[in-house]
Amino acid sequence: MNAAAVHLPSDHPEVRFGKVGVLLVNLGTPDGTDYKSMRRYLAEFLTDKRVIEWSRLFWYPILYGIVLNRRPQKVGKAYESIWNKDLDESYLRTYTRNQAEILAERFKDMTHVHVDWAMRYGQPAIQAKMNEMQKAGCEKILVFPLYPQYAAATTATVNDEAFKALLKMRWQPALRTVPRYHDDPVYIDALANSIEKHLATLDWEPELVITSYHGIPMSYFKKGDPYHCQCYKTTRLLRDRLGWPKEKLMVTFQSRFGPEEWLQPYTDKTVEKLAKEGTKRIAILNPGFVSDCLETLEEIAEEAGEDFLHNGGEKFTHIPCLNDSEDGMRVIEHITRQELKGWI
Ligand SMILES: C=CC1=C(C)c2cc3[nH]c(cc4nc(cc5[nH]c(cc1n2)c(C)c5CCC(=O)O)C(CCC(=O)O)=C4C)c(C)c3C=C
Ligand SMILES: [Fe+2]
Ligand SMILES: [Fe+2]
Repeated sequence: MNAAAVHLPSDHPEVRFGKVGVLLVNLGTPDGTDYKSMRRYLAEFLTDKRVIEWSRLFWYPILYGIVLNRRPQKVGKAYESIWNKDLDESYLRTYTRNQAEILAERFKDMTHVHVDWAMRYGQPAIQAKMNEMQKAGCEKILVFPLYPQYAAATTATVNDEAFKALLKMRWQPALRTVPRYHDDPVYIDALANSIEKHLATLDWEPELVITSYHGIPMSYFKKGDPYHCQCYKTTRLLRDRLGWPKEKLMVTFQSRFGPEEWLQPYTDKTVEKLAKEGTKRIAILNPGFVSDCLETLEEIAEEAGEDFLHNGGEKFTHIPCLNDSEDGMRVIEHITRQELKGWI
């Protein structure tokens, strides 16, 4: 039957439908390590109210007067030391793209499932990817913020941005967001495997292993952010899975920013104290980071390692994040399938 016969206008627009989108989202990354790229990235990041909760009246003069003049240069240098030179991009970008490509391959039999990736800050932007998915016919979209432990500064800001994209859409897709998965047995098992595999490559054994999580200001915790408890639970379950005593696996918090008190114990201070008090061999892993990035490769693998050795430690190793490894992809695929139930 032609359009005229059912009284459809002959210029009826093409509207695609019937697909399900999966959007993996990580934090973000600058386009380059130069001053301009770093400044653009940090400006977008540090004007996010979910990240810096201070009043704009107080924060913007500090941000535009001091932070954005000095920090881009300093952080740009740090990025240079961990840049993926082969692809001229950060590893966070490389791993996030790889994760999406591998996940897409695992859904290749379901041709109606469309997998893609985005960054909360920088490119590719969440809103652009959501628009692309909607135009491609995704009536349902699962947004997957790649953070095992929920924090308003990370998970919520990704979700905010995804929901913002719907504001301008005529035919809005249904939206689901992946919740925290800090205690998921597949995630805990993948972390345990990564530790066991890494330690088996060493000719020494650490006296203790530190699980170092990105910190948040104490004030965010006091307002009810569940992040702290979820970090501790991940480590407790990991310890149970490994069959280790309490003292062998500890929790610390890294990457403080600004003058406020953040969650304690601090990673840098703990590493220094351990070395000074006579601990000779440690390992650090970052269970809260799905992919290696500045905060794991530079702050932990480079800086914390140097601090430990400089203060009397003898052996240090950084256990890589799950990244696009088989263990890591098992977690991403498992969580995706679990959250897509009823949709595929
Ligand atoms: C008040 C500021 C910040 C909060 C709160 C915060 C929470 C938070 N961040 C991550 C994960 C990452 N953060 C990364 C870099 C980074 N974080 C902040 C500030 C806060 N983070 C800044 C200013 C920066 C940029 C670098 C710097 O200037 O020091 C990254 C790395 C990104 C990369 O490209 O490599 C990640 C990942 C979590 C999980 C979290 C709360 C739980
Ligand atoms: Fe951060
Ligand atoms: Fe807690």
